[in-house]
Amino acid sequence: MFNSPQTPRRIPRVMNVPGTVSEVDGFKTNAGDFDALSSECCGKKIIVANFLPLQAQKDIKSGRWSFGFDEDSLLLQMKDGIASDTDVVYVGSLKVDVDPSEQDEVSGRLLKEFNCVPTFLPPDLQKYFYHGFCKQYLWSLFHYMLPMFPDYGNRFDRFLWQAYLSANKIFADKIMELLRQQPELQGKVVLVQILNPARSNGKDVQEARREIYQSTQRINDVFGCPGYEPVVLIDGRVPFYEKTAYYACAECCIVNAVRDGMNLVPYKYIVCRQGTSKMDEALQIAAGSPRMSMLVVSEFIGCSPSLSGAIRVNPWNVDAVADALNMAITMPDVEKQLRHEKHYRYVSSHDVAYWARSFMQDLERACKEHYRKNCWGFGFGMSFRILSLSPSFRHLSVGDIISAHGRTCRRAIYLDYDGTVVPHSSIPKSPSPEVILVLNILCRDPKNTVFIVSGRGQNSLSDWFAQCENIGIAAEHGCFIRWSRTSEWETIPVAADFGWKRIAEPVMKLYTEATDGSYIETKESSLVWHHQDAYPDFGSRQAKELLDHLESVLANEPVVVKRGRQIVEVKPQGVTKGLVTEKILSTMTSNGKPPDFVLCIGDDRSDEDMFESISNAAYISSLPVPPEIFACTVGQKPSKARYYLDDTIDVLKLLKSLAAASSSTTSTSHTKTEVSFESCA
Ligand SMILES: O=P(O)(O)OC[C@H]1O[C@H](O[C@H]2O[C@H](CO)[C@@H](O)[C@H](O)[C@H]2O)[C@H](O)[C@@H](O)[C@@H]1O
Repeated sequence: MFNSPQTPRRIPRVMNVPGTVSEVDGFKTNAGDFDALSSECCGKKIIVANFLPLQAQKDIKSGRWSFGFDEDSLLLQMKDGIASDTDVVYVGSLKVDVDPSEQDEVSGRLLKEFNCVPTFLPPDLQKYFYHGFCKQYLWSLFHYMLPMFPDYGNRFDRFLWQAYLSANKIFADKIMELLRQQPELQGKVVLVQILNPARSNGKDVQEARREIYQSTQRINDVFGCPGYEPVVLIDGRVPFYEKTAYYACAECCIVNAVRDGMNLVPYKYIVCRQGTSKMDEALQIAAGSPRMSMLVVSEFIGCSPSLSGAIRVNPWNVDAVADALNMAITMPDVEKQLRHEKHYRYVSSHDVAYWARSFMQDLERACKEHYRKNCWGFGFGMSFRILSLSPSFRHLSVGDIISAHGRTCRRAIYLDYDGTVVPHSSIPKSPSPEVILVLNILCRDPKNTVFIVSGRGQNSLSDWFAQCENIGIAAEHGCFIRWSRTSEWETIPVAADFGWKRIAEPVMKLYTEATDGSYIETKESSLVWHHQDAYPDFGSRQAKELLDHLESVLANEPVVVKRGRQIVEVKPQGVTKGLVTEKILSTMTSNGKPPDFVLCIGDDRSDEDMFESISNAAYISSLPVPPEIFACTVGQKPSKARYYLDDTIDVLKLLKSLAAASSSTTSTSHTKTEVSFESCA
């Protein structure tokens, strides 16, 4: 609002009184931090006041400023009460206005000559902050009076309050600069900033260059002295041999781009620091002497993951970068050597040829399978996808299934519900009369054991299949199993403690609030978050995030978090549709009816467990005769199933043929059944 200088720094620590360090802005402090700060502060005292104890005058003719201590200032006299070996620094404003173009130079002089750090509040800000908020509000309140407002606004003037905050922020920033830009390094550290020629010449490039020049000037004015420039700017192309020399000399290299592909500067730096015998000779380094290097790299650059000895920083966090540089410079030599060895080992063993070799291997591995698969491209633009499927993946033909039906007499048939016997798009979720009829015919054949295996709850499924007396139902992914309408529900033994719901539900609620159209379904053994009605892309993104979130908060609970079609579901560990097929198989076997035909149809991820389980060698070898197995997914997509059917219509067609085959082998109802199909079609 006052165009006051903004600083990108957050204030990480605020020291109140000795022994108390408050935590601000999410930064935790520990004893080590405090020790470091307090020992640093023992030799330095910062006195902060509205005005510096200085007198200032500008010579009108020469335009030169002259400064001197204001001997009458109490602040100055305070110094007499402080131990003489203490470095006393003053922070405050000057009583005169200094043009912004002169402020850097004046700052440099005042710090060097008077140990003073000027705050340079813009004149308006000074007026509103001091004469406005301090005098009108604070002064009255501290004198047990209600604020009086002859010149300024109402009982509370937000504008003045903001001026007060802005002014305090400027003071706080100055203090933090002192607490943090390590005076012992002054005169010893030089930053060589190489500006490689930009590949374009836009306005932004010019602005960035101007800013770099200004910052360099400011830093050098404040911290430089004759013969010492803390920042050396090299603007333009630097020949290879010269760059090699810079890298070889630099004790630390910083590459803190906010993003890049594969910047090789850190690798080159490591190699140069290792040197060669020729370089050793030129630099008069004894052969075999230990090498050291220190890297500070942005966590967002391509080579960052490979440099495990580097100090990684977030380049947007100016404080972290400053700390990292200080750490790099002051680290003990032994550690610098160890880090260098680590880096050099990596760089020298992972050269370009190594990269090319490993890339070729990956490429071959990835393509190996492709040659054995059939590929289809579908979709357009960003939705374009390539689907690669094994050539043995084929449509389940009615002919195949009918001939297998004829050869077998103990058939296990597992059918998923949503997306298999009922289309996902169906508004009534109940099965059509035609489905009920087909299933009833299949169930009537004593050679068939038919199960609906679904993620849906017991109540919905038993209502929907109330007219199917002999159908088996596995509800909630098999947590509850019933062999026929009249038999009792069996429960798969899972952990009885559903305490995890108290953890999962609030998390799901958060995502429900944030995702319009989503909702939570509570089942007996599980919780489901649905996003079918949410905005499609957003819903899917939220689902991915929710899955991660739930997996981390439920890591120690006896549950699994799974994605299904437009859902994220939390269910007890060990409950899968695959387990259902195993359980039914073992019951059939112990009842003297080991299956010789297994048909399993499903469309969703949870159905993959069934496909895996029935195709499993252990499953097959546990049976006296290897069964004919038909694992079939709905829709052409990567699957563990060997067969596919196109959609629910195709599924029903196949089931009808199977039912017709079954009814033809069961004596009485043949004609009646065929008539019924036609009337329902
Ligand atoms: O195993 P299934 O028979 O395929 O059942 C799986 C899930 O079915 C239900 O969700 C599905 O239908 C919802 C509409 O009714 C739809 O919004 C969702 O996208 C589908 O996945 C059921 O609500 C879930 O509990 C089942 O796990």
